[in-house]
Amino acid sequence: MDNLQWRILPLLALFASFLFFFYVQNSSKLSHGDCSLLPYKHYWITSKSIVTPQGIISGAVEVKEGNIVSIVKEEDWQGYSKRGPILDYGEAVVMPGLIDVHAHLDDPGRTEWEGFPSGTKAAAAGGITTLIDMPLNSFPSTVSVETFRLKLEAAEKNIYVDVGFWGGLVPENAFNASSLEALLNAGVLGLKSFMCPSGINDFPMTNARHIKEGLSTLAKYRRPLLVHAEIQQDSENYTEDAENDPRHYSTYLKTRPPSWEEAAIRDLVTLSKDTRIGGPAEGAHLHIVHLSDSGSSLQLIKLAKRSGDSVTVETCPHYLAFSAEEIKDGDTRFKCAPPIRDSANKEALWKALLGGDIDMLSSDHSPTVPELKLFNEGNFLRAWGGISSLQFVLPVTWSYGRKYGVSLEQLALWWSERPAKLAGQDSKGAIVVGNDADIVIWEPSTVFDLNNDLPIYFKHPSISAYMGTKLSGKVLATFVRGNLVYKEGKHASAACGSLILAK
Ligand SMILES: NC(=O)N[C@H]1NC(=O)NC1=O
Ligand SMILES: [Zn+2]
Ligand SMILES: [Zn+2]
Repeated sequence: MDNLQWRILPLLALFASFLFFFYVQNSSKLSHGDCSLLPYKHYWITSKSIVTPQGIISGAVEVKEGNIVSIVKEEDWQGYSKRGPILDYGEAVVMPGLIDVHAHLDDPGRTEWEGFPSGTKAAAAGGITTLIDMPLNSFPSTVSVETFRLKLEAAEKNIYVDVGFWGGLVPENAFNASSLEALLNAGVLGLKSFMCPSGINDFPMTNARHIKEGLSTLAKYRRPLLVHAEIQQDSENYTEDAENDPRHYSTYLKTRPPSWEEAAIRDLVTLSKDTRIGGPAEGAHLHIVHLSDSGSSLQLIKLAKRSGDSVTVETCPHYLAFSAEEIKDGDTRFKCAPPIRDSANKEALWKALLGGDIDMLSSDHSPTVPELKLFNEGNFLRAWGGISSLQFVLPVTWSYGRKYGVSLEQLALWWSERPAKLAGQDSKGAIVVGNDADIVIWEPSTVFDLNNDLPIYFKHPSISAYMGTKLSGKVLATFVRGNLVYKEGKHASAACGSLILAK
C-alpha cells in the first residue's frame, strides 16, 4: 500500500503541473471572442453589391479562418444557403477594406497627438483595414533598427487594424548602407524622405544625392521610396507686411507656391530615370506623396511614367474636397503642406485622378494637440500643418466625388488595390479568393452630420477640417482578416491587428 502511494503521488504532481502549464498558456492568449464581434470564424457575407476586380456582383463572400475562400454569385447561391452563418447586408456595399499608405500615428513619443490605439480605432470605424505608419512625428523617428524596435513595441497589442511601417531616409543614414539595410532587413516596407523641413527636428530633409543613394539601396529590396516633394524657393510673391496678414489663408498660400512642388519633382524625375528597366536602380520605385499642384508638377510625373520610370503619385481627400477660396481667416484646421490650392487646381486634380494620372489616395492624417493649431491666434504661418481625417476618408472621397461620377470600382482601385501594391501586400487590397478577409461594409446613400454627437475615434476631433460638414456614406462594419473589428459604433474588445513586416 505504501509503495503504491509513492508511485501515484509523483504521477499526480506531474499531471497537475501539466494542467497548470496549459492553463497559463491559454490564459495568456487572446480568445477569438475578444478579437472579433462575431462568435465564429467561418461564415458568409451576402450583399447585392460586392466590389470585386471583375466588377460588382450580387452574391456571397465565404470567409474562413481569416481568408476569403470562395466568392459565389447569386445565381449559384441556392445550394450554399444552409452551410453556415450568413451575414446579409442587403443593398449595402461590400468592398475591400481601405489601405491607407500615409498616416502619422505619432506613437511612441507623441501619444498626446494620436497614438496607435485611438488611430487604429478611428481607422476601423472608417473602413480602413490596413494602415502604413509614417516614420516621423513619433519620437524618436523611425530611422534605425533601434528606433524601429521601439515603434514595434509601441504598436504591439495596441492596434485594431493591421499596421505596416515606412522607415525614414535621412542624411544620417542615406550614405550608410549597412544602417539602411539593417532597417530594411528588420521589415520596414520602404522608406520615406522629405525635400523640405519636415517640422520635426529629428527628421531632417534630404537632397537629391541622399535620394539617389536611397534608391540604389532600395533596388536590392524591391521596395519603394516615398517622398514629400517640396523644395523651398525664394519667395517672389511674399513679403512680411500688413497686406500679408498671417490670419489670411491667402498669405500662407503665397509662402508655398506650386513652384516648390515643381522644383522637387523636377529633381525626382531626374533621379527616377535610374529605376527604369536596365537602369542602376531597377527594382526601386519612387512614390510622390500628397500631390497638390495639378499643373507643371503633374506634367513632369506623366512624362516620367511615359518614359518607363517606376513612379506613382498619390493625392489626399483634402485637396479634392476643399479649395483655398473657402478657407476662412484664422481657420488653421485647413493648414497642411503642400497647401490646399484654388478651385481650378482642385478640378484639375479630380480630372487627373479620374483619368489615371494620379494613382491612388491616402489620408496624410497628421494630427497634433489643439494648442498647436493656435486657434486663438489663427496664425497660418505658425500653426501646425496637418489635416486630421482618418475616420472619414471613405465618405469624404465618395461625397465630394459623386459630382464627378466616381464609381465604387474606382474607390476600390484608389483606396485598396493600388495602395496594396505600393506596400507590397499581395494578399490584400481586393476581394478575391485566397486574400485576407479585409472587408468594409458601407451604405453610400446614408447621410450624416459630422458634429460632436457622432462618435469620432481619433484623439482630437476639434482640429479636423471636416467637422461641421455633412457627408454621405456610412460604414456599417469592418472586418480585418475575418475578425469583425467594428460594427455600428462598437469595437472588438481586444486590439488584434497584425504588425506587417516586409519579408
Ligand atoms: N510632419 C508632418 O506630418 N507633416 C505633414 N503635415 C502636412 O500637412 N504635410 C506634411 O508633410
Ligand atoms: Zn508630407
Ligand atoms: Zn505625411
